Amino acid sequence: MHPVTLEGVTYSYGSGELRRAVLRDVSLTVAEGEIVLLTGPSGSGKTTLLTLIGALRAMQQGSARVLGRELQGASEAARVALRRRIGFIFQAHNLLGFLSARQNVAMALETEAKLPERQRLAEADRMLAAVGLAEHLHKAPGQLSGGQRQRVAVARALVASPGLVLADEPTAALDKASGQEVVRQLRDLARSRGVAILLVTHDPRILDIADRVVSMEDGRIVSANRPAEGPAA
Ligand SMILES: Nc1ncnc2c1ncn2[C@@H]1O[C@H](COP(=O)(O)OP(=O)(O)OP(=O)(O)O)[C@@H](O)[C@H]1O
Repeated sequence: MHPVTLEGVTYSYGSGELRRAVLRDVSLTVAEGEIVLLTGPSGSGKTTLLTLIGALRAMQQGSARVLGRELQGASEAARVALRRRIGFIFQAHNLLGFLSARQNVAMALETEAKLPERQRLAEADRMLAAVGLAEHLHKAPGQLSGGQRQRVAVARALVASPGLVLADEPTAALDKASGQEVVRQLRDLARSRGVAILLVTHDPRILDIADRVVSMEDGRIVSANRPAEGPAA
């Protein structure tokens, strides 16, 4: 079964005369280990779709099966449980400034089965080494570059072995080289673990890293293609 299967998802904000559909009949699947980039003009509904899949808001119409769970009609408790199995990465990395890199990553393991702190920190260190930050375990986010901070966010999203990673504009604040490096690392780690990634981006510089690029316009999916021909990324 695919980590994400959406069928006929329609979603509106507002009520009465102000009610407006921002997603219209969206169907989409993301396979295990696949990285799908979601792109499209501002306001086309990308973030709304990501928050529905992430169980951060309740469904209205349609069906969304995420990591084996149907979200249509799911209780708040079921959504909270599902969120724990998803890794989230945001534009503003959302790291805690007063914690070190390893403490920020280890935090993602706190909701998991009661691992002793030593073990959580050891797993955080392993994950940080995998994103090339073995030398920076004890630094606070403020002592790291933008790209390094986002790599900490990647480590944090992956450390609890999620089945799915959802990322919203993770490279927006980065220069080209660091943006590509962050997404490449995310892709390689996810692929080797069979984790699916859905990544919202305006950043044309990272499109060739995807297995598939899905474009949205006005709440609909208008195309879903392999990225432009070129050297395999
Ligand atoms: N909480 C909300 N209440 C009302 N309208 C909203 C809300 N959130 C988003 N919208 C509207 O829904 C539409 C889709 O927004 P969404 O953020 O999903 O688009 P997006 O494609 O992610 O845009 P961007 O690329 O600018 O982040 C926009 O017109 C936005 O103004």
